[in-house]
Amino acid sequence: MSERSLPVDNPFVDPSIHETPSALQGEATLFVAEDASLTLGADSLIILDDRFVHREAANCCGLLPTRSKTTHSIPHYNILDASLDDLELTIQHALPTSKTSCRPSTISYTLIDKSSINAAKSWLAKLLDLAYGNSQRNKRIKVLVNPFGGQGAARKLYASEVEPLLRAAGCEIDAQETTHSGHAVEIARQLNVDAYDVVACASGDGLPHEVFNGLAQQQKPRRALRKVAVVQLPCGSGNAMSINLNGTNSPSFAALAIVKGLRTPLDLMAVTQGEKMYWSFLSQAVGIIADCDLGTENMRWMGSARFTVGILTRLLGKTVYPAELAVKVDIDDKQAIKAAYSHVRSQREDVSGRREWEAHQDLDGDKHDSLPALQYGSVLQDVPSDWEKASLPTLGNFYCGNMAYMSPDTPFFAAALPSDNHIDMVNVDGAIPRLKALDMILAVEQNKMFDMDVVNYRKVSAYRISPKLRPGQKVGYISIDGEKVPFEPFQVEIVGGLGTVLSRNGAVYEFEGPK
Ligand SMILES: Nc1ncnc2c1ncn2[C@@H]1O[C@H](COP(=O)(O)OP(=O)(O)OP(=O)(O)O)[C@@H](O)[C@H]1O
Repeated sequence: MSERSLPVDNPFVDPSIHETPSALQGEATLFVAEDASLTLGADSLIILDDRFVHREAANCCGLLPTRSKTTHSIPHYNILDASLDDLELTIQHALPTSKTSCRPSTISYTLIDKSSINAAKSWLAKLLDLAYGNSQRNKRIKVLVNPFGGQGAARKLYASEVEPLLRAAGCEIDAQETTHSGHAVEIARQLNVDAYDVVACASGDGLPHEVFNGLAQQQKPRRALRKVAVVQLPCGSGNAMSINLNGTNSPSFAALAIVKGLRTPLDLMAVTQGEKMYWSFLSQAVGIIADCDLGTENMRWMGSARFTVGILTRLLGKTVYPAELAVKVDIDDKQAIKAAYSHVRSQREDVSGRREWEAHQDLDGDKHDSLPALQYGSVLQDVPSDWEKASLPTLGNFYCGNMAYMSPDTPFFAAALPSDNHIDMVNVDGAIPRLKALDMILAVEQNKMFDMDVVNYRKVSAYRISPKLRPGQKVGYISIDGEKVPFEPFQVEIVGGLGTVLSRNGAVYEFEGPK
């Protein structure tokens, strides 16, 4: 993905208000020296300091937005922490150093004299209120670093891009490297959920998948999943979680988004396959996507082009992936899906204001301890009689998702919402004309795929798919949250708001939705 919009605006403040809030009039400005003042604006901290004139040359490539030679502003969103130690006032903030990176930076002033200490204390409290809005300060974070994530880059990215920002924000950090596949499941299963607010995965999407599953194996799983927010510090090769929730693939901007993140319920999808049961937070793929993701290992030398080449050769060859499908359909009309999406989006501001409070409610008490019983049982039971059944001998792409972006620039599930209690299901026939198939690839990036007549887009609450090998096919692939699972029938059902994440706006993904 080309780097998405930088989070330099303040998501906590109504953008229609451009004046200093009236409650702060008169108290909004703190004089910190004879020639310097700090003013709380509606969306940023404004620093008026004659000494900036002389410092101009040292202003880190002009990256501090400048109003005049003596005035600088820092978005409240970028303020990490602020403190007063005797007369010494210190403000930590995230300073963008490029479109893809920011680093902590410090501003400090010595107050004129002791008489201004009380005013400074209440001014600092207001600054932190504006900086954090409904977000929790000084989060206690269990960090898990996958040393092999992102082809080995995760460890270095975490140390250089992420940790300094978390520390500058006063977060409590307990970092640990995973030593083997499945280690994050074990850590999350045993985690003392009262000691942490967040589990942050410096990894791709594989570790968050494991953490959700580990929390679901705690003795009080529902409480664990509600208490601890699972987040991603994008350091892997697939970073869909961060792109969707925070609009960025950059580890440092994601760290800032987590510092400022709002607790957001996330639907989880219960998967049963054979005797196994586990949780998926992102996607399930059968057909061309799974085949290109998992069946092109022999083309790894091509790098990221491997996926595109894989898709093109299969589309041009009209490759099909036969399957039997049974679905509990909720909404199958595209206009109705758009209307439902717009409704949630329009309520976004109400919702994001309430989330923090709601998410902390009812953490204790028996009814929140255990996982809800699955409504539709497992793949080993009969398919419920009211599900729609179809035989799909020429299925091309079967893809189900819970988030909009599946990778940078591919908002495959335009109408996906974090907690609407639906799985977004897309299926496309493999026998459609080649030109249409190629159009579809381009349409994904331009957010035009949703409306294409060859694309069957539905909101569903459960389904079962039984994939078959086509004549001559030796190996079949199924991908769940990007990881390979056995090529066997599986059943999925949605469990509304079971998981908790942090997101930038507390209500919807960082995507415009279906056009
Ligand atoms: N120390 C380790 N050694 C080997 N595997 C590990 C280790 N720690 C975690 N893993 C596994 O690595 C897998 C992929 O992790 P992750 O998604 O974080 O990285 P990634 O760079 O996106 O990787 P991939 O491209 O393989 O999906 C996870 O399923 C996890 O089980």
